[in-house]
Amino acid sequence: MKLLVTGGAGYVGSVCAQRLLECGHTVVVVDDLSTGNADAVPAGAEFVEEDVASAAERVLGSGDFDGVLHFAARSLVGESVVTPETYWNANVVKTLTLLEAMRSSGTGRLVFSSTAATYGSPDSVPITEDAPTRPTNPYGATKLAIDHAITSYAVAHGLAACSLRYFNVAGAYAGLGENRLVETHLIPLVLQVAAGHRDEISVFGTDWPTPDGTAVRDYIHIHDLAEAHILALESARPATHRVYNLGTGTGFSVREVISSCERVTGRTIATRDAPRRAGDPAVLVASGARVQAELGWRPRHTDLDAIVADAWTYLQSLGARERYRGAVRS
Ligand SMILES: NC(=O)c1ccc[n+]([C@@H]2O[C@H](COP(=O)([O-])OP(=O)(O)OC[C@H]3O[C@@H](n4cnc5c(N)ncnc54)[C@H](O)[C@@H]3O)[C@@H](O)[C@H]2O)c1
Ligand SMILES: O=c1ccn([C@@H]2O[C@H](COP(=O)(O)OP(=O)(O)O[C@H]3O[C@H](CO)[C@H](O)[C@H](O)[C@H]3O)[C@@H](O)[C@H]2O)c(=O)[nH]1
Repeated sequence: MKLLVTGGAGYVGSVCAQRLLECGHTVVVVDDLSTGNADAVPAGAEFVEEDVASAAERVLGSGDFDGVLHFAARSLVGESVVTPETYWNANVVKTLTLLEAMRSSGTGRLVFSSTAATYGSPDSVPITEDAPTRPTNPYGATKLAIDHAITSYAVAHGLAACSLRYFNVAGAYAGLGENRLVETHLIPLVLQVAAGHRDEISVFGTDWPTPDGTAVRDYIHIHDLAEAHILALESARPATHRVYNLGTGTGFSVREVISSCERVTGRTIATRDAPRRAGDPAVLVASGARVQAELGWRPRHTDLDAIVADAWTYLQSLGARERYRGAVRS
């Protein structure tokens, strides 16, 4: 297939673009590099450095694209609480522009990066796709709004669409991983402490209703996530919008993640107990029942230490290649 990958210079988009190329697809990446890195765009992909909203109509206008994988977004929960207007514009308005460009060009397939944040604080775990969607922050609300828009495009205009609700993505693949200028995600931050780039890791909340008092998340390996995108793309059916949760079904607490990072790196990691972070739920763990039944997908990388080890190898390779973008000892 000929595919547009928006956000293909970012963490998830670059790995998915790489896997799509390995599967023989033709890939055009559109990315404005607002958070991504030009050198993460896989060799073999055509790269258009531009905002998705301004590029969509022109790029798709040739009419010979089979589908879009839409990763481009703002995705920091805390930032979305402080500047929601940025999130409604960047995520919702620009995605509506993309959907219109798909409609006018007759581009039929869409795989969309949705999120566990659409569910908010769940009543029970593991979370199924039928769980109530009550986002606790504007980021989750914008992603949920797009999910609703996609459903109506599928019904009215025949779009073949799939929303993938990722839980916490981690690890690296093919020399591609998390390398953000502003990093907020737990595993890369903890590993930056291990690498000596930061002094300590803050533990946001030690009084959650969990076994050790710290928040629990479901960490999914980026390679497993990319495989789910390929299955979702290939199985998309016209006039149908499917929604799948993507996780491993197992949760790990913040302290368990830090312990894993200590085992993998062989280094002691300094921690500091801190207040809860605004917008955070206590526990997010995915049910994989639907995606396994309908797409035949199941995670293959379920060992947390192995996921962390891939992220650690990647971080060390950045140092060697002097490509590391994060803060040092901040
Ligand atoms: N990383 C996770 O754990 C996680 C979890 C759930 C959902 N997601 C979703 O997955 C997607 C990718 O996340 P990521 O972690 O790779 O983030 P990222 O910031 O690494 O990648 C996003 C990419 O999109 C680009 N971009 C942003 N706005 C753009 C615009 N208007 N036009 C063109 N390019 C634009 C950025 O430059 C960047 O390269 C996002 O939609 C995010 O909401 C991520
Ligand atoms: O310095 C830190 C950073 C994070 N955490 C904690 O570690 C856990 C994981 O935090 P991340 O920031 O790594 O990930 P989130 O769970 O907040 O969010 C991720 O998963 C969500 C869905 O579950 C969204 O999709 C979002 O885009 C994605 O970043 C949370 O309890 C958070 O409070 C800390 O204790 N200290």
